[in-house]
Amino acid sequence: MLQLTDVAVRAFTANEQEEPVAILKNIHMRVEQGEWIALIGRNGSGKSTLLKLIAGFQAGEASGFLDWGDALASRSGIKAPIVMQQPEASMVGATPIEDLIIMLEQNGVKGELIAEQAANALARTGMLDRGHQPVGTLSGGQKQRVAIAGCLAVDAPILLMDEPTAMLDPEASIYVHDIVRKLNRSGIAVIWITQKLDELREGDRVIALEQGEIVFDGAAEGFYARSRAMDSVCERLGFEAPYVVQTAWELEKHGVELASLPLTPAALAKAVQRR
Ligand SMILES: Nc1ncnc2c1ncn2[C@@H]1O[C@H](COP(=O)(O)OP(=O)(O)OP(=O)(O)O)[C@@H](O)[C@H]1O
Repeated sequence: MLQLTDVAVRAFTANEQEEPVAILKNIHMRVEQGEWIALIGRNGSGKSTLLKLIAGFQAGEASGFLDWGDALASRSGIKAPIVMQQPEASMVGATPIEDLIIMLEQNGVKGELIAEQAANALARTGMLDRGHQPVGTLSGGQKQRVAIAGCLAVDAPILLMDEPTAMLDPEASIYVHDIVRKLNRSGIAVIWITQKLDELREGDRVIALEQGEIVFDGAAEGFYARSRAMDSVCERLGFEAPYVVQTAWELEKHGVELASLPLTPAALAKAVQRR
Protein backbone atom coordinates (compact mmCIF):
# COMPACT_ATOMS: atom_id res chain seq x y z
CA MET A 1 0.00 0.00 0.00
CA LEU A 2 2.78 2.44 0.91
CA GLN A 3 6.41 1.81 0.23
CA LEU A 4 9.45 3.91 1.14
CA THR A 5 12.68 2.87 -0.50
CA ASP A 6 16.02 4.26 0.62
CA VAL A 7 14.49 7.55 1.68
CA ALA A 8 16.73 10.23 3.15
CA VAL A 9 15.95 13.77 4.28
CA ARG A 10 18.50 16.51 4.79
CA ALA A 11 17.91 20.01 6.14
CA PHE A 12 19.92 23.06 5.20
CA THR A 13 21.26 25.18 8.03
CA ALA A 14 21.19 28.99 8.09
CA ASN A 15 24.90 28.96 7.24
CA GLU A 16 25.21 28.30 3.50
CA GLN A 17 28.83 27.17 3.90
CA GLU A 18 27.80 24.24 6.11
CA GLU A 19 26.83 20.82 4.78
CA PRO A 20 23.08 20.04 5.09
CA VAL A 21 22.20 18.02 8.19
CA ALA A 22 20.89 14.46 7.75
CA ILE A 23 17.51 14.06 9.49
CA LEU A 24 16.48 10.68 8.02
CA LYS A 25 18.76 8.07 6.45
CA ASN A 26 18.28 4.72 4.67
CA ILE A 27 14.57 4.50 5.38
CA HIS A 28 13.06 1.34 3.92
CA MET A 29 9.56 0.46 5.05
CA ARG A 30 6.33 -0.88 3.66
CA VAL A 31 2.91 -0.28 5.20
CA GLU A 32 0.02 -2.61 4.46
CA GLN A 33 -3.67 -1.85 4.78
CA GLY A 34 -4.98 -2.44 8.30
CA GLU A 35 -1.59 -2.36 10.02
CA TRP A 36 -0.99 -0.57 13.33
CA ILE A 37 2.50 0.87 13.47
CA ALA A 38 3.81 2.47 16.64
CA LEU A 39 6.60 4.86 15.66
CA ILE A 40 8.94 5.20 18.59
CA GLY A 41 12.18 7.08 19.24
CA ARG A 42 13.79 9.63 21.51
CA ASN A 43 13.23 13.37 20.99
CA GLY A 44 14.82 14.50 17.74
CA SER A 45 15.15 10.98 16.28
CA GLY A 46 13.13 11.95 13.17
CA LYS A 47 9.61 10.62 13.89
CA SER A 48 7.69 13.77 12.94
CA THR A 49 9.85 14.31 9.86
CA LEU A 50 9.03 10.79 8.67
CA LEU A 51 5.32 11.40 9.21
CA LYS A 52 5.48 14.75 7.37
CA LEU A 53 7.27 13.09 4.49
CA ILE A 54 4.55 10.41 4.24
CA ALA A 55 1.85 13.08 4.48
CA GLY A 56 3.43 14.94 1.61
CA PHE A 57 4.77 17.96 3.52
CA GLN A 58 8.41 17.66 2.73
CA ALA A 59 10.77 18.83 5.48
CA GLY A 60 14.06 19.81 3.88
CA GLU A 61 15.47 18.04 0.83
CA ALA A 62 14.35 14.43 0.34
CA SER A 63 15.79 11.68 -1.81
CA GLY A 64 14.74 8.09 -2.34
CA PHE A 65 11.39 6.77 -3.37
CA LEU A 66 7.97 6.98 -1.77
CA ASP A 67 5.20 5.05 -3.47
CA TRP A 68 1.58 5.01 -2.41
CA GLY A 69 0.79 2.07 -4.70
CA ASP A 70 -2.81 2.39 -5.79
CA ALA A 71 -4.02 3.64 -2.41
CA LEU A 72 -4.56 7.14 -3.75
CA ALA A 73 -5.63 6.21 -7.26
CA SER A 74 -9.30 6.76 -6.59
CA ARG A 75 -8.78 9.74 -4.33
CA SER A 76 -7.74 12.36 -6.88
CA GLY A 77 -4.44 13.19 -5.23
CA ILE A 78 -5.76 13.64 -1.68
CA LYS A 79 -2.93 13.19 0.79
CA ALA A 80 -3.14 12.03 4.39
CA PRO A 81 -3.55 14.80 6.97
CA ILE A 82 -1.56 14.51 10.21
CA VAL A 83 -3.36 14.55 13.56
CA MET A 84 -1.06 16.46 15.88
CA GLN A 85 -0.74 17.04 19.63
CA GLN A 86 -2.60 20.34 19.35
CA PRO A 87 -5.07 19.87 16.50
CA GLU A 88 -6.60 23.35 16.72
CA ALA A 89 -3.47 24.68 14.99
CA SER A 90 -4.71 23.13 11.75
CA MET A 91 -8.44 23.81 12.22
CA VAL A 92 -9.87 26.51 10.01
CA GLY A 93 -13.61 26.33 10.72
CA ALA A 94 -15.36 27.96 13.67
CA THR A 95 -17.22 24.71 14.44
CA PRO A 96 -16.46 21.02 13.76
CA ILE A 97 -18.99 20.83 10.93
CA GLU A 98 -17.66 24.03 9.33
CA ASP A 99 -14.10 22.75 9.67
CA LEU A 100 -14.90 19.53 7.85
CA ILE A 101 -16.92 21.32 5.16
CA ILE A 102 -13.98 23.64 4.40
CA MET A 103 -11.62 20.65 4.30
CA LEU A 104 -13.87 18.77 1.89
CA GLU A 105 -14.29 21.86 -0.32
CA GLN A 106 -10.52 22.28 -0.46
CA ASN A 107 -10.22 18.64 -1.51
CA GLY A 108 -12.57 19.17 -4.43
CA VAL A 109 -15.50 17.09 -3.12
CA LYS A 110 -18.74 17.85 -5.00
CA GLY A 111 -21.07 20.33 -3.26
CA GLU A 112 -24.06 18.03 -2.90
CA LEU A 113 -21.96 15.35 -1.14
CA ILE A 114 -20.18 17.61 1.34
CA ALA A 115 -22.77 17.93 4.12
CA GLU A 116 -23.39 14.17 4.23
CA GLN A 117 -19.68 13.24 4.22
CA ALA A 118 -18.92 15.77 6.97
CA ALA A 119 -21.78 14.47 9.14
CA ASN A 120 -20.81 10.81 8.58
CA ALA A 121 -17.21 11.44 9.55
CA LEU A 122 -18.20 13.29 12.74
CA ALA A 123 -20.61 10.47 13.62
CA ARG A 124 -17.79 7.90 13.29
CA THR A 125 -15.78 9.69 15.99
CA GLY A 126 -18.81 10.39 18.20
CA MET A 127 -18.73 14.16 17.52
CA LEU A 128 -21.88 14.71 15.48
CA ASP A 129 -23.89 16.02 18.43
CA ARG A 130 -21.21 18.70 18.96
CA GLY A 131 -20.96 19.57 15.27
CA HIS A 132 -22.13 23.17 15.81
CA GLN A 133 -20.23 23.87 19.05
CA PRO A 134 -17.51 26.56 18.69
CA VAL A 135 -14.12 24.83 18.30
CA GLY A 136 -12.63 27.00 21.06
CA THR A 137 -15.04 25.52 23.60
CA LEU A 138 -14.26 21.85 22.83
CA SER A 139 -12.07 19.80 25.16
CA GLY A 140 -8.67 18.57 23.98
CA GLY A 141 -10.00 15.04 23.39
CA GLN A 142 -13.00 16.36 21.46
CA LYS A 143 -10.71 18.44 19.23
CA GLN A 144 -8.66 15.31 18.52
CA ARG A 145 -11.85 13.49 17.54
CA VAL A 146 -12.71 16.32 15.12
CA ALA A 147 -9.21 16.10 13.63
CA ILE A 148 -9.60 12.33 13.19
CA ALA A 149 -13.02 12.92 11.61
CA GLY A 150 -11.27 15.24 9.14
CA CYS A 151 -9.02 12.37 8.03
CA LEU A 152 -12.05 10.10 7.61
CA ALA A 153 -14.00 12.76 5.71
CA VAL A 154 -11.29 13.09 3.05
CA ASP A 155 -10.98 9.29 2.92
CA ALA A 156 -7.32 9.37 3.98
CA PRO A 157 -5.67 6.08 3.09
CA ILE A 158 -3.84 6.03 6.41
CA LEU A 159 -4.20 7.75 9.79
CA LEU A 160 -1.02 9.63 10.68
CA MET A 161 -1.01 10.43 14.37
CA ASP A 162 1.77 12.55 15.91
CA GLU A 163 1.51 11.97 19.68
CA PRO A 164 -2.26 12.55 19.61
CA THR A 165 -2.66 11.77 23.31
CA ALA A 166 0.34 13.73 24.61
CA MET A 167 -1.76 16.66 25.87
CA LEU A 168 -4.76 14.64 27.05
CA ASP A 169 -5.68 13.37 30.50
CA PRO A 170 -5.74 9.57 30.97
CA GLU A 171 -9.47 9.23 30.37
CA ALA A 172 -9.48 11.30 27.16
CA SER A 173 -6.31 9.51 26.00
CA ILE A 174 -7.99 6.13 26.34
CA TYR A 175 -11.09 7.39 24.53
CA VAL A 176 -9.13 8.74 21.55
CA HIS A 177 -6.88 5.66 21.48
CA ASP A 178 -9.94 3.36 21.50
CA ILE A 179 -11.59 5.24 18.62
CA VAL A 180 -8.48 4.92 16.47
CA ARG A 181 -8.12 1.22 17.40
CA LYS A 182 -11.71 0.67 16.26
CA LEU A 183 -11.05 2.44 12.95
CA ASN A 184 -7.90 0.34 12.56
CA ARG A 185 -9.89 -2.87 13.11
CA SER A 186 -12.19 -1.73 10.30
CA GLY A 187 -9.17 -1.85 7.96
CA ILE A 188 -7.50 1.58 7.98
CA ALA A 189 -3.74 1.62 8.52
CA VAL A 190 -2.41 3.73 11.40
CA ILE A 191 1.01 5.17 12.14
CA TRP A 192 0.93 6.30 15.77
CA ILE A 193 3.87 8.24 17.21
CA THR A 194 3.99 7.85 20.96
CA GLN A 195 6.22 8.15 23.98
CA LYS A 196 3.62 6.25 26.03
CA LEU A 197 4.65 2.63 25.67
CA ASP A 198 1.63 1.36 27.55
CA GLU A 199 -0.34 2.24 24.39
CA LEU A 200 1.29 -0.74 22.62
CA ARG A 201 -0.83 -3.85 22.18
CA GLU A 202 -0.02 -7.47 21.37
CA GLY A 203 0.48 -7.80 17.61
CA ASP A 204 1.33 -4.12 16.99
CA ARG A 205 4.26 -3.45 14.73
CA VAL A 206 6.91 -1.20 16.23
CA ILE A 207 9.25 0.91 14.15
CA ALA A 208 11.97 2.50 16.27
CA LEU A 209 14.09 5.37 15.02
CA GLU A 210 17.45 6.45 16.35
CA GLN A 211 19.30 9.42 14.87
CA GLY A 212 17.18 9.26 11.73
CA GLU A 213 17.60 5.54 11.06
CA ILE A 214 15.29 2.59 11.63
CA VAL A 215 16.93 0.48 14.32
CA PHE A 216 14.02 -1.88 14.93
CA ASP A 217 11.05 -2.95 12.81
CA GLY A 218 9.06 -5.85 14.21
CA ALA A 219 6.39 -7.02 16.61
CA ALA A 220 5.95 -5.18 19.91
CA GLU A 221 6.84 -8.39 21.78
CA GLY A 222 10.22 -8.38 19.98
CA PHE A 223 10.80 -4.75 20.97
CA TYR A 224 10.78 -5.89 24.62
CA ALA A 225 12.51 -9.23 24.08
CA ARG A 226 15.60 -9.72 26.23
CA SER A 227 18.22 -12.24 25.27
CA ARG A 228 20.77 -13.64 27.72
CA ALA A 229 23.52 -11.20 26.91
CA MET A 230 21.50 -8.24 25.67
CA ASP A 231 18.96 -5.77 26.96
CA SER A 232 15.80 -5.33 24.92
CA VAL A 233 15.67 -2.72 22.13
CA CYS A 234 13.35 -0.77 24.40
CA GLU A 235 16.01 -0.56 27.12
CA ARG A 236 18.85 0.11 24.65
CA LEU A 237 16.93 3.12 23.34
CA GLY A 238 16.56 4.40 26.90
CA PHE A 239 12.82 3.85 27.30
CA GLU A 240 11.24 2.55 30.46
CA ALA A 241 9.13 -0.52 29.69
CA PRO A 242 5.51 -0.48 30.93
CA TYR A 243 4.87 -1.90 34.39
CA VAL A 244 3.29 -5.07 32.94
CA VAL A 245 6.39 -5.85 30.87
CA GLN A 246 8.68 -5.18 33.83
CA THR A 247 6.56 -7.54 35.93
CA ALA A 248 6.86 -10.25 33.24
CA TRP A 249 10.66 -9.76 33.16
CA GLU A 250 10.78 -10.09 36.97
CA LEU A 251 8.68 -13.27 36.83
CA GLU A 252 11.02 -14.73 34.21
CA LYS A 253 14.01 -13.83 36.38
CA HIS A 254 12.41 -15.85 39.15
CA GLY A 255 11.92 -18.85 36.89
CA VAL A 256 8.30 -18.19 35.97
CA GLU A 257 8.30 -18.86 32.20
CA LEU A 258 5.44 -17.24 30.27
CA ALA A 259 4.41 -18.58 26.87
CA SER A 260 4.37 -15.05 25.42
CA LEU A 261 5.26 -11.61 26.65
CA PRO A 262 2.12 -9.82 27.91
CA LEU A 263 1.66 -6.12 27.17
CA THR A 264 -1.53 -5.47 29.12
CA PRO A 265 -2.61 -6.41 32.67
CA ALA A 266 -5.32 -8.69 31.24
CA ALA A 267 -2.78 -10.54 29.06
CA LEU A 268 -0.44 -10.89 32.06
CA ALA A 269 -3.21 -12.40 34.17
CA LYS A 270 -4.05 -14.87 31.37
CA ALA A 271 -0.40 -15.82 30.81
CA VAL A 272 0.07 -16.56 34.53
CA GLN A 273 -3.23 -18.43 34.74
CA ARG A 274 -2.32 -20.65 31.73
CA ARG A 275 0.83 -22.03 33.39
N1 LIG B 1 13.53 21.97 8.65
C1 LIG B 1 14.49 21.60 9.49
N2 LIG B 1 15.68 22.24 9.54
C2 LIG B 1 16.68 21.85 10.37
N3 LIG B 1 16.58 20.81 11.21
C3 LIG B 1 15.40 20.15 11.24
C4 LIG B 1 14.30 20.51 10.40
N4 LIG B 1 13.27 19.67 10.67
C5 LIG B 1 13.69 18.84 11.64
N5 LIG B 1 14.97 19.12 11.98
C6 LIG B 1 15.79 18.41 12.98
O1 LIG B 1 15.69 17.04 12.68
C7 LIG B 1 15.68 16.26 13.88
C8 LIG B 1 14.45 15.38 13.90
O2 LIG B 1 13.29 16.18 14.14
P1 LIG B 1 11.85 15.56 14.33
O3 LIG B 1 10.92 16.66 14.70
O4 LIG B 1 11.52 14.75 13.15
O5 LIG B 1 12.11 14.58 15.57
P2 LIG B 1 11.08 13.80 16.51
O6 LIG B 1 11.63 12.43 16.68
O7 LIG B 1 9.69 13.95 16.00
O8 LIG B 1 11.26 14.58 17.88
P3 LIG B 1 10.20 14.89 19.08
O9 LIG B 1 9.97 13.59 19.78
O10 LIG B 1 10.96 15.85 19.93
O11 LIG B 1 8.97 15.49 18.48
C9 LIG B 1 15.76 17.25 15.01
O12 LIG B 1 17.09 17.35 15.43
C10 LIG B 1 15.28 18.55 14.38
O13 LIG B 1 15.87 19.68 15.00
